[in-house]
Amino acid sequence: VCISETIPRCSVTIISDEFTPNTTSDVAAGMLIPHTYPGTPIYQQKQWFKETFDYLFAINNSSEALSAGISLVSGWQIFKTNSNAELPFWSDIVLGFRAMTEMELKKFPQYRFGQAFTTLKCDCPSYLLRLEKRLKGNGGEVHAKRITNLWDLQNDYDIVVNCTGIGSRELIGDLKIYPVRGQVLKVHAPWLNHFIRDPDGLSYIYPGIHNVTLGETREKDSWNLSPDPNISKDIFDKCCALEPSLQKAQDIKVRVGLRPARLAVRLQKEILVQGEKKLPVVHNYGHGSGGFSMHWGTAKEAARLVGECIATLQDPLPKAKL
Ligand SMILES: Cc1cc2nc3c(=O)[nH]c(=O)nc-3n(C[C@H](O)[C@H](O)[C@H](O)COP(=O)(O)OP(=O)(O)OC[C@H]3O[C@@H](n4cnc5c(N)ncnc54)[C@H](O)[C@@H]3O)c2cc1C
Ligand SMILES: O=C(O)CCC(=O)C(=O)O
Repeated sequence: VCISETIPRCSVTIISDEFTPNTTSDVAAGMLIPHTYPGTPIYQQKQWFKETFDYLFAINNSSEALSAGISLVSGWQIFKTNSNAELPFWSDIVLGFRAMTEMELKKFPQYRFGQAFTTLKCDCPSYLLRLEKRLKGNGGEVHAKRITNLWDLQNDYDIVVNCTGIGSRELIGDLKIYPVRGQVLKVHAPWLNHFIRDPDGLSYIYPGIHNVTLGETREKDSWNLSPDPNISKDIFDKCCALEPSLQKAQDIKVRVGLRPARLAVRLQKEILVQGEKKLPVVHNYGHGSGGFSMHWGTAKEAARLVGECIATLQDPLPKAKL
């Protein structure tokens, strides 16, 4: 969508073996709370987050907020000791970031310290559908197909943009990307409107427009997409301990996704060469636990790299095909 809007002379085709509601992005809680990529400079992460936050905040302030699934949500990040509660790099981008008051902390008797703020949340399937509609509205095409070799695209497209997430491990053999399995529950509890996040206890409660996401697990190198009932019970019990009214939650659904983890997001141009043939590729994958938090910022950078590829195509076509 970002490429089709910033470089209108490109024709864009999305090729993917799975679409919403069957992607990792559909499982995500969709909270704009970044995780740090140790291999990406902080100033860069801050810029991607700010661009994403500003973009979604504008949607939230429009009549499209509901259909796009974008809501503002206020709440608390809580800690049992002060020692892990550093000021995050994104504290001046979310709204009203501050230490919790003693009165607020009374809601969580086991916790000593906390941070209160307001951020944005995506209802991911609604948001993904909106993106697909916008792409098609801009003349883009969507094809369902598994790609096993990027060279298979060379005859039909001038530039390939690789956004295959964890699929990049197999597709391009990037062994630096690995799965971090996450199991969450999506429940109906419409009376909840504050989020609660205990990062050390791996628990979160994230109310959105259509459901509340309860989490979480982080299992490095696990490719298992089957839900584990014991984990579901553990998540539910931990979340009820934080928010006892959840005992009355209904319509509990379990979802599992594989976070595409990497030391750094790979946002880079690469020119593949096979004899006389060249294939410009722009990689944009490895967003780990922060794909929603960073998506628009990283998309803007990918679109800029596509612009550079177009400029270096030997015989620029009147309309480049991606
Ligand atoms: C439980 C959980 C909770 C999360 N919560 C949050 C959150 O609150 N906030 C946040 O910012 N992030 C969150 N994340 C992280 C976020 O979900 C990911 O960073 C994001 O979804 C990655 O998006 P992606 O488009 O790179 O990958 P995907 O959503 O996996 O999309 C990749 C696409 O590429 C396709 N594909 C892959 N390989 C091929 C191939 N060979 N041929 C054709 N198509 C292919 C796939 O079918 C898929 O459609 C969460 C993740 C999990 C698992
Ligand atoms: O970490 C969070 O609190 C947001 C959810 C998330 O990013 C995840 O589960 O990967």
